[in-house]
Amino acid sequence: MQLTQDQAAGRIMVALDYPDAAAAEKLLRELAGIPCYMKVGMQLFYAAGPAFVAGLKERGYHVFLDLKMHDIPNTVKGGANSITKLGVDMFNVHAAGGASMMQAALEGVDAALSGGSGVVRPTVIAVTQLTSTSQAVLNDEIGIGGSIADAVIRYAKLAKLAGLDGVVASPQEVTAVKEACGSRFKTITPGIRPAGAEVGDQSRIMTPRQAIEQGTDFMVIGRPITAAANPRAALESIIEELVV
Ligand SMILES: O=C(O)c1cc(=O)[nH]c(=O)n1[C@@H]1O[C@H](COP(=O)(O)O)[C@@H](O)[C@H]1O
Repeated sequence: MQLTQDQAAGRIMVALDYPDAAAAEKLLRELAGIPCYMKVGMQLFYAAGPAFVAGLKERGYHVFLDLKMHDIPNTVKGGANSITKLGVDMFNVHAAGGASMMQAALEGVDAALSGGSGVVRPTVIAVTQLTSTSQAVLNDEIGIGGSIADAVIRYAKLAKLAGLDGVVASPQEVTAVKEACGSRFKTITPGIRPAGAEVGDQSRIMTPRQAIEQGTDFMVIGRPITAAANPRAALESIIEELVV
């Protein structure tokens, strides 16, 4: 697959895992002009909230709001309704909440759109098995039998049945998810580590190049960029890895 630099940048979701808006703004200044997707997770959202998300949208970024909702259907419906009104491009729920919970998220989206707020329909995806979860943790700690891939595929099929647009999984499961749910069902893959990068708490990893070759739609990358001495150089080198 041959990507231009801008296409490659657009497939990268930078995880803005920072304690406050000032720290995240510093990174945004360093990455200015590179058309990446930006991911706001719970650390930054709980600190900087909707105003920070609005600021990203005003600057033209695509925004993935990663709050991983997992609650009773009625509560998730309300959460999805509020998130949709923020105008984000993508948000997620946990597939482990079940089909009715995922459908409730879509109902919350529909209700927000029918209110005439003028926002676009966000892509709604489900987290399958966290990329920090290893085979041993799944079987021995969480107590779910079978392989990680089996568990991911079960969740992916459930998400598709519920009407969602795709899943979060590791790049190692992209091929199996696409086979089970179709090529248009989106895969969003954290667990990305350039060769030699610190693995940290991730378990199921691949390099950016390997992930794109698996056919991932978007790759979520945090610390390999944000913890680098020169984040812009780190991101540019990942983009180069994707275009060759
Ligand atoms: O939903 C996510 O984005 C997510 C799901 C998952 O299974 N694993 C995972 O790492 N993430 C997020 O992806 C990002 C990965 O960050 P790094 O490990 O620093 O590259 C973090 O913001 C995580 O919250």
